[in-house]
Amino acid sequence: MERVDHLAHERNKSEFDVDAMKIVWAGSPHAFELSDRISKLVASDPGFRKDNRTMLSRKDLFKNTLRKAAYAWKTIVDLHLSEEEAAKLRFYVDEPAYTDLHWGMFVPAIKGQGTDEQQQKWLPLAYKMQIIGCYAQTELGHGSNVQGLETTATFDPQTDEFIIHSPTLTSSKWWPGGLGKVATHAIAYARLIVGGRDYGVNGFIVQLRSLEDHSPLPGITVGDIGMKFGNGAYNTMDNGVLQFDHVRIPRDQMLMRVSQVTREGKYKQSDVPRQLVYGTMVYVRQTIVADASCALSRAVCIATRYSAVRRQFGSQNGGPETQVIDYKTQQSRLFPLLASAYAFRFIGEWLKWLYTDVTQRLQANDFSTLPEAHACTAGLKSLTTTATADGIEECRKLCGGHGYLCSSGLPELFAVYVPACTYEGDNTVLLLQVARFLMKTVSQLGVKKPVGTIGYMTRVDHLMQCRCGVQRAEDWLNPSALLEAFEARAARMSVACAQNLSNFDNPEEGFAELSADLVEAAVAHCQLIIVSKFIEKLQQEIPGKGVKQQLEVLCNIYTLFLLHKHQGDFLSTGCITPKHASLANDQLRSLYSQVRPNAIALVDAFNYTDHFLGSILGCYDGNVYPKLYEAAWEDPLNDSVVPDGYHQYIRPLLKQQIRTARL
Ligand SMILES: CCCCCCCCCCCCCCCCCCCCCCCC(=O)SCCNC(=O)CCNC(=O)[C@H](O)C(C)(C)COP(=O)(O)OP(=O)(O)OC[C@H]1O[C@@H](n2cnc3c(N)ncnc32)[C@H](O)[C@@H]1OP(=O)(O)O
Ligand SMILES: Cc1cc2nc3c(=O)[nH]c(=O)nc-3n(C[C@H](O)[C@H](O)[C@H](O)COP(=O)(O)OP(=O)(O)OC[C@H]3O[C@@H](n4cnc5c(N)ncnc54)[C@H](O)[C@@H]3O)c2cc1C
Repeated sequence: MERVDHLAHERNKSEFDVDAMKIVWAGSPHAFELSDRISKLVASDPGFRKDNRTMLSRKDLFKNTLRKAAYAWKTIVDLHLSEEEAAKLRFYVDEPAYTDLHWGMFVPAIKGQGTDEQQQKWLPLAYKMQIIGCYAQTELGHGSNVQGLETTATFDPQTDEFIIHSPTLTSSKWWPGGLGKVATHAIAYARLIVGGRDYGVNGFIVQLRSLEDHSPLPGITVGDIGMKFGNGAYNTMDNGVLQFDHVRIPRDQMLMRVSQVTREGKYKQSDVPRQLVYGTMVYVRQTIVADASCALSRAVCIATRYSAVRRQFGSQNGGPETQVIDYKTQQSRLFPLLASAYAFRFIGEWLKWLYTDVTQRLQANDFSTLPEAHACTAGLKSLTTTATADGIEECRKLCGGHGYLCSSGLPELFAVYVPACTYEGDNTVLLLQVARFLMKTVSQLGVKKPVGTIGYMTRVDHLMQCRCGVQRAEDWLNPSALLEAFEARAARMSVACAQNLSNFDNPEEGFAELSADLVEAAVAHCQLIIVSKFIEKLQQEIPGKGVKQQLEVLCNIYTLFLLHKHQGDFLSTGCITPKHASLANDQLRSLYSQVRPNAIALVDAFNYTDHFLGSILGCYDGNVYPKLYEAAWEDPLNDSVVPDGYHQYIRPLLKQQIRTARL
């Protein structure tokens, strides 16, 4: 049967070269080719089917995930996939699994915190998956406060071992992914106790399960922590609980790059900063930022395609009704999310660059950029995951009632994504880290020159008193006007917090009292980073007919949308006047009209297969209604016309003798 493209008329309207945009989105022609090839490989392989996930019981779901992970690994080995290709395969398989923690945290923790000898011993085993690792940091009683962890690792000089112990219920490890049912090993974070002295938290490699029969080793109690939010969703992951009862491990299983314990029981600190113990978190936060654009773009692709298919009201003379995408309200909710997806894509690319740069510096013992890298990864992780989780939910609402069906793909996408606001650092806690960095920067102005993303603070005197020069709505398209408004807002909010803090005798008390304002200042700073990196991206040459123009429109939408949403900040700090805010809004409306004919092509540029999208509402050909209708009949509830339980619960009700006269 010939396939009809119900969105063809939309695709014909587009004013730019979609294939060129696909390459911009992917990052390079090489990245595009690789991503395209692997996505098709996964989509065409029935072994990676995922449309039944929300219907399965937890046990069946989990077993199916184990099968898929093993099949993925076999595919990787059989096809000799490179690391880059394997990572893409994992991405398109689209199912959280223990392998994420093995590759995404266990391996990086050994690389970042292990000595050369430790890496040589453990990495080959991990690379071949002859051991499977997890990252066991969080406990029942403490997650955010890493210094508050209670698990102990006490050095026994007699046997040259550490004794790993959970002294209280609250010290039970709680949450680590892959721990519950799969991991054979963990990087367990514990307080290092040597000679009766507590040297703070450090990582230890601990074997948990037998490599022969998978049973827990003596002294280990381990299991899954139970069902989580949503059907399917993150329940493919075995987040676990773990207690240690005086478990002994050899001394050389303490990760010793940052600090060491000698055979004689002497504690030694390396030249590297202690904060490198937190290095794995910096790495993962960076990957989470890169992932945000994937999750958001996916939801936006579904909502945009469906908004072009869906019609409500407005029929003239019996003609077709209005496509809901043509309603200005729909546009003002949807297009900023489309723009955010692109903005997050580029900030993810930039952050990857920053992370690579700081890693190279650390290897050369240059630790100068570590505080900025920590602030950027923490702040951008917080900002992008909050906006993405909110954005997915908004996309669900943009799809009306059908968005609530699992077959829209949006409920599961939200349920899988929303814990990103909590894991790898609660988003508020992370913004407070950014705020500390900002307050430190302000307090050192005149002593230490701010550089990098905080470089705008060198012009703080100007930014504290500059006035917005916008006179007409089009003036808001000038990148300098936009940048200056965002810089002035961020600088003024930070300086105001610093001034308020100086009124407190005890700085920590002041920080706690002003923490809500500090979080807002941190948000302003992080939004500035995203805006400035988007603008920088557009200063590069970007090939392809109309591609750069579309990106300029999206950059302006992203920036003016933020200005509109946070106009309270801009107005109260005196960066703009109500007139400027009103002109920004006029300009935003005009930008929505410009993006409208290109909307479908802009989401096509993500190059997502129908398999990956997993959404009837977002299918490429827009043939939504027949597919929804067919899918309904496939629900197990429709296996029989009369439901199970009819004879037990419905029939007696219908046949009951009503004895009460009044009834
Ligand atoms: C299908 C199968 C396919 C198969 C194979 C395929 C293979 C292919 C590859 C696949 C790849 C897969 C990739 C997947 C990616 C991974 C997915 C992960 C999924 C999510 C898992 C989630 C895991 C977790 O959640 S782990 C636990 C995370 N926990 C936290 O984040 C805790 C948050 N708390 C903290 O970070 C800290 O405690 C903090 C910062 C809040 C406070 O710490 P502390 O009290 O010690 O600090 P302060 O006193 O405030 O500060 C001291 C000082 O240190 C600075 N600082 C703090 N943190 C850092 C840091 N991280 N780095 C640098 N510096 C730091 C801080 O700024 C202070 O500095 P000063 O200068 O002294 O002010
Ligand atoms: C799906 C999932 C997977 C996970 N995977 C892993 C894993 O593999 N390994 C692992 O070790 N951990 C894992 N975690 C744990 C995760 O890292 C922690 O849950 C996270 O760091 C948040 O810590 P918490 O739970 O202690 O939150 P809490 O800190 O208890 O947060 C509760 C509330 O208190 C607020 N709050 C806390 N401290 C402050 C403060 N100083 N100032 C102001 N407000 C504050 C927070 O903003 C939040 O609103 C996972 C968690 C989830 C949900």
